[in-house]
Amino acid sequence: MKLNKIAFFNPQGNFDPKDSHLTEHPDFGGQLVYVKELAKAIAKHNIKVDIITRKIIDPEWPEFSGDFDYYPETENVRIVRIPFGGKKFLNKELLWDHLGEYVKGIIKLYTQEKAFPDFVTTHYGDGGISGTMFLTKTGIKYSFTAHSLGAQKRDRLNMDKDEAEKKFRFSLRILAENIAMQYASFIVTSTFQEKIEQYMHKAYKKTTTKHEKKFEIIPPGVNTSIFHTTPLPEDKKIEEYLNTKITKLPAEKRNNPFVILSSRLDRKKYHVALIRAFAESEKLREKFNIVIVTRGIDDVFSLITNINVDSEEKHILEEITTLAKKNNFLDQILFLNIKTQKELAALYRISTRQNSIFALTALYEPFGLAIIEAMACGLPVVATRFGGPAEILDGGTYGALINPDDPHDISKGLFNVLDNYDTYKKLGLKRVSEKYTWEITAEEYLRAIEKHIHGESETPFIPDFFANQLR
Ligand SMILES: O=c1ccn([C@@H]2O[C@H](COP(=O)(O)OP(=O)(O)O[C@H]3O[C@H](CO)[C@@H](O)[C@H](O)[C@H]3O)[C@@H](O)[C@H]2O)c(=O)[nH]1
Ligand SMILES: O=P(O)(O)OC[C@H]1O[C@](O)(CO)[C@@H](O)[C@@H]1O
Repeated sequence: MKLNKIAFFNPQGNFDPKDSHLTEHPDFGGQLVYVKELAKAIAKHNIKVDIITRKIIDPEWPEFSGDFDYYPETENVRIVRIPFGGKKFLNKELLWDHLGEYVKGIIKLYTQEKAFPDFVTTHYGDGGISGTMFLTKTGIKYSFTAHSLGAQKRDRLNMDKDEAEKKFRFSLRILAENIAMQYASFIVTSTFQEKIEQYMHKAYKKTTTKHEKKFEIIPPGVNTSIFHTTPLPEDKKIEEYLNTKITKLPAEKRNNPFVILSSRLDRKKYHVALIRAFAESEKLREKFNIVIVTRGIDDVFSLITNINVDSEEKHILEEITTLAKKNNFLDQILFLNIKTQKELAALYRISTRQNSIFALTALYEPFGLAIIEAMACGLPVVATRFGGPAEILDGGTYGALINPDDPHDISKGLFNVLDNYDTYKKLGLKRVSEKYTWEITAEEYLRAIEKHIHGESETPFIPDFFANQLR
C-alpha cells in the first residue's frame, strides 16, 4: 500500500524548529528527539508526516502558540498544534483529562483538510490511548511506542506509593498503556530487553503475552550530523565556556578526566548515585572531576537558595550539592548550562582529550539515546545495567555496565573504562555506526507498517475515563 501521510501523536512536551526547552523540563526529553528524527527520516521516503502535539498560549512557553510549524530544510514534515486542556502549559501528568479533546481536534482538522493519514504512530501512554480513541472514530490504525513504561518508573522510584500515585497518576498511565498495546497494530521497542523484561512486567503481562506477535524491535538512531568526532564551530565556544569554569576546580586537579552526567534532572536518572560513589571513594575524587549538564539553569546555587522555587530539578540539585559539600568535593563538580545538542556534542568531543567518561546511572533506562550519542562523539560510556543500556553495550562489550545502587560497582566501571580508554572509544564508534542510524529506524517502521496494516483489529474498548471525554 502506498503511504501518502503518517501522523505522529505526541501530546506531551512540544516541538519547534529550535528544539526549545529540550531537557530543560522533564517533559522535554529523548522522546521528542526520537519523534523529530524519525519523522524527518520517514519524510525522506516522500511521505507527508504530521507531528501532532498541543497548542500552548503561555508567555513562559512562547514557541508553541502557532497552529503549524516546520523544521528548516525539511520537506514533508509539519508540526501541528491542537488546542486542548486550556491554553497554559500543563505537565504531562495533567494531560490525561483532556486527550478526548485532543483527538476531536485532530479529527476536526483532517476533516477540514479532507486528508486523513494512512497510518498513525503513537508515543508514550498519552499518545497511545489517543491513537486508540482515534481508531474507534476513524478506523485508522496505529503503532504504539511507549518510550518509557509507568510501572517500571513506579517500581524504581524511592517514593511513598501514595505520594507517587498522586504526583504521577501511574494507575491511569498504566491503564492507558495497556489499552494502547491491546489495540495497536504493532508495538515498537528499542531493544529485545525492553520486550522480554520491561513489557513483561506484571502490570502488562496479560496484554503483552496475548499480543506477543505485535512486537517489533526497532533500534533508534543518532543524528550523526550533530554527534560525531569532527570538530564543529561550537567546539571553540564550549572550550572557552569550559575554560571560564575550570578555574573553580582545585588547581592540582584541573587536568583530571571528567565524569559527565547530561540527563534531564529527573529523579529516575538518579544523578546522586554518582555523587554517592565519589563520596565513598577517595580514589575517584583523586582521579576525576564531575560535569553535570543543567540546561537552562545559569546559576545552580541561586536556584537552590530560592525559597520560591519547589521544582524536581531544585530538589535533585539540592541533594547533589548537599552530599558533595558534606564530603568536601563540591569544588570538583562543574554545572554547565549547555543549550543545544550541538553544544552537547562539542562538550563530549572536547572532554575526550583528557580521557573523560560519559555516565548514566539511572534507576532504570528504557533505552538511552544519550548513550549512543556520547559513543558517536568518541566518548566511552559507563551506564546502568537496568534497561536498554545492557543491550546497547552488549553486556559490557562496548562500555561498562554498573549497578547504580552499588557505589563500588560505579567506581569499578569508571576505572575499567579509564584503563582501557582507546579500546572503548573505538568499540563505541563501531557499535553506533553499525547499529544506530535514523535511516534504519525509518525503514524498519515502514516495513512494520506494511506488515501489520492489513491485520485484523478488534473493536477497541475505551474505559469510561477516556470515553466520556470523546462525547
Ligand atoms: O543538555 C542536554 C541533555 C540532553 N539532551 C538530549 O536529550 C535526549 C535524552 O534522551 P534519552 O537519553 O533517551 O533520555 P530520556 O529523555 O529519558 O528519553 C526517553 O525516551 C527515549 C526515546 O525513546 C528513551 O531512549 C529513554 O530511555 C526514555 O527515558 C538526548 O537526545 C540528548 O541529546 C539535550 O538536548 N541537551
Ligand atoms: O519519566 P517518565 O514519566 O517515564 O517519562 C519519560 C518520558 O518523558 C520524556 O522526557 C518526554 O519527552 C521522554 O523523554 C520520555 O519518554
